[in-house]
Amino acid sequence: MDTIFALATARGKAGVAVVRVSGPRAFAVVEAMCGDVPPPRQASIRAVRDGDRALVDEALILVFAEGHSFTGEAVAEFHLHGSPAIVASVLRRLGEFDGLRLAEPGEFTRRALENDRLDLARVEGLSDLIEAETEAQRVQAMRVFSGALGEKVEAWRAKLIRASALIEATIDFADEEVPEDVTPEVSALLAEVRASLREELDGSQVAERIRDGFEVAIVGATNAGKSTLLNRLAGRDAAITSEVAGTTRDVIEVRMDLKGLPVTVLDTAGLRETTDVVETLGIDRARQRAERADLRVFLLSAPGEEPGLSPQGDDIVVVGKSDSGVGDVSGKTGAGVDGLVDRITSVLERRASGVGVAIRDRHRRALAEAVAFLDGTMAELSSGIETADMAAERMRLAIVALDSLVGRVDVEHILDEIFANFCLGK
Ligand SMILES: Nc1nc2c(c(=O)[nH]1)N(C=O)[C@@H](CNc1ccc(C(=O)N[C@@H](CCC(=O)O)C(=O)O)cc1)CN2
Ligand SMILES: Nc1nc2c(ncn2[C@@H]2O[C@H](COP(=O)(O)OP(=O)(O)OP(=O)(O)O)[C@@H](O)[C@H]2O)c(=O)[nH]1
Repeated sequence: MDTIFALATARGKAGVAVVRVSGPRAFAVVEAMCGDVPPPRQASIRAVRDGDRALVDEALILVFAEGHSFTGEAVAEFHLHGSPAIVASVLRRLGEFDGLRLAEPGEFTRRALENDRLDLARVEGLSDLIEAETEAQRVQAMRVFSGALGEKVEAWRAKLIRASALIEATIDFADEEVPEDVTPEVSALLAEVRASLREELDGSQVAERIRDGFEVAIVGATNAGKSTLLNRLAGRDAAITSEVAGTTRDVIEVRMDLKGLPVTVLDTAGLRETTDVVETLGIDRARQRAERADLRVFLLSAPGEEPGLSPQGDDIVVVGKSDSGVGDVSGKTGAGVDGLVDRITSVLERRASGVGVAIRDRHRRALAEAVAFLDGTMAELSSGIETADMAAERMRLAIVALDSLVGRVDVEHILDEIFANFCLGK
């Protein structure tokens, strides 16, 4: 096994930079560069020297013994002064050792997975955690990284294994005395798990929104002040504004953090009848994007104006340019904009509640597959004892689908567990 190394902190100048080394040669490298290996888990100041014994840095060295580190391998960390030259020098020196090479992206985490320090879902949570830019994204990723999906899978599989065992018992006793009818208990277990899976599936749409951002479209007539409002929300000049009606032609997207929620606000072409070909294309696109968005903010020039697209559900309707007449908001002065942000975020927060731990398409597919196999199980069960083995097989496939969520894929130990937990007494 190669020993891998990489800069663990961001590139560039910084107070401190951490270079991480993981693998069998990690301690030997510290010994060669620092003279000795400090006690594990105890940050220790050492002179770091290059191949000619010249001083590279005075650094904090932190080592973790094999089996007691993030990757599960022996790990050494060099907490260096955050100078690009020091980092370059240490990386160059590390590359000179036999058996050492630069890590590939994600390779430390891959080793943690291979060494069973993390399951697949936790790895996904970790990746989202590092990507998280807003508070809602951090909270969601942290839930998954903490192993919440793995815990759910455990609970589901325990119930399904109990149900499997009951069905297996029915099969085994089928030609002997009439077995106790286990169908009601099996059905109850299946229904419980199915409902819980459905709940997760329902929440997964929103979870994906939290990951990728909600879309909020500003729509309204030309010159209503949509671009000005977008710029006010973004806190910068993202869109061109002008007194010329029909200024915005294409859809302008600005990602922002609205009270912890990741939101992409869309500024769209003003809706009006026009003979301008390019503007007409822009208006078509505006309608399409606005209809697909999670929420629309209709910005009217005057109360009662027909915006040329119908507000639906939670859509917000406000009158603009409140500084120069009757209105709710002014993109120009910022009046009413905090209130508008509150209205937007309260709608999105309401939708974001009830989100579970299935946060990726992969999770959704696995859950949907499991639901389908459970439905198959129920169908086989309802056609009687003759198809009990078919039912058991469907249920095994449902468990395999759920196990794929955490990366557990072999079937043998499912059988082991059935026999460990359920004595058939035969
Ligand atoms: N300097 C530094 N900070 C870091 C990390 C790191 O690798 N290095 N992490 C990296 O992502 C995170 C912390 N994650 C870690 C997870 C497990 C272990 C670890 O050594 N686990 C051992 C020992 C547990 C114990 O005895 O307390 C184990 O699980 O056996 C270390 C860091 C965030 N901060
Ligand atoms: N008094 C006042 N004028 C505003 C306000 N918002 C925008 N305006 C002005 O109204 C004109 C149109 O503003 P835009 O933000 O470009 O309007 P738009 O809705 O994006 O327009 P289109 O791109 O044509 O659809 C500009 O002259 C702005 O300066 C406001 O809150 N108050």
